[in-house]
Amino acid sequence: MMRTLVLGGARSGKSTHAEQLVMGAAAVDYVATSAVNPDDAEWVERIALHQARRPGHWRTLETADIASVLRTPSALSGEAVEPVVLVDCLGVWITRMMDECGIWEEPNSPAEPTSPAEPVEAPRARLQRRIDEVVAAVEQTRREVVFVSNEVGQGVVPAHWSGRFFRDQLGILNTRVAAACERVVFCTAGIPMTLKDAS
Ligand SMILES: Nc1nc2c(ncn2[C@@H]2O[C@H](COP(=O)(O)OP(=O)(O)OP(=O)(O)O)[C@@H](O)[C@H]2O)c(=O)[nH]1
Repeated sequence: MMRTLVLGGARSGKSTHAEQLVMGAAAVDYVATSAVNPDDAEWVERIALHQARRPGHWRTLETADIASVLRTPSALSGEAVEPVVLVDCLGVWITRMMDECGIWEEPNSPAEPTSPAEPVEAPRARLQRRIDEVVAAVEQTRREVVFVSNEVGQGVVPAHWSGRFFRDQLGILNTRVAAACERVVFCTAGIPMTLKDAS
């Protein structure tokens, strides 16, 4: 059993590298965490290109429920061969969770939580629970898995509160997932660099 995290910026080659890592596997469950907005033609086209380059025997699971996939060996497939899981990607997953948890309002004072009745606190707690659930599943999974995630936060500090919140949450999630993974790779300009190899 081997867990790998592949990090990188936009168009860094991280998805391609992750796909190469599992290319030899007899079965692959590709977990697409992005919700498709049919009105966003550019995103739809990106996804179509991804789908076209994937080998025909890979199965695509369109789901944000990463924890269930990691906790369910073979149950989804019923196949004799345990599929390797490829999760693409944690950055998009966090964005989707922020939407689903209703995190879009700037709190009055992020440093000083207001009363539990304040609407902003419940969404944050919900998001935290989902993040903790995924991290626990990563730590406990028996499946071979490759995670793709975005490395953000090396540019300017985002002007908007939600951008800074996203950046911080993803940085923390990447750190926690990296700690649980046997291997961590960072891609830049199409070049993968091994940051950790405890396999
Ligand atoms: N819903 C859905 N999303 C998909 C599918 N295939 C790929 N994606 C998404 O496509 C996104 C990655 O696409 P890109 O933006 O082209 O990759 P990138 O990370 O910018 O580029 P690289 O760093 O070079 O990999 C991920 O969020 C995937 O979840 C699919 O079949 N369905």
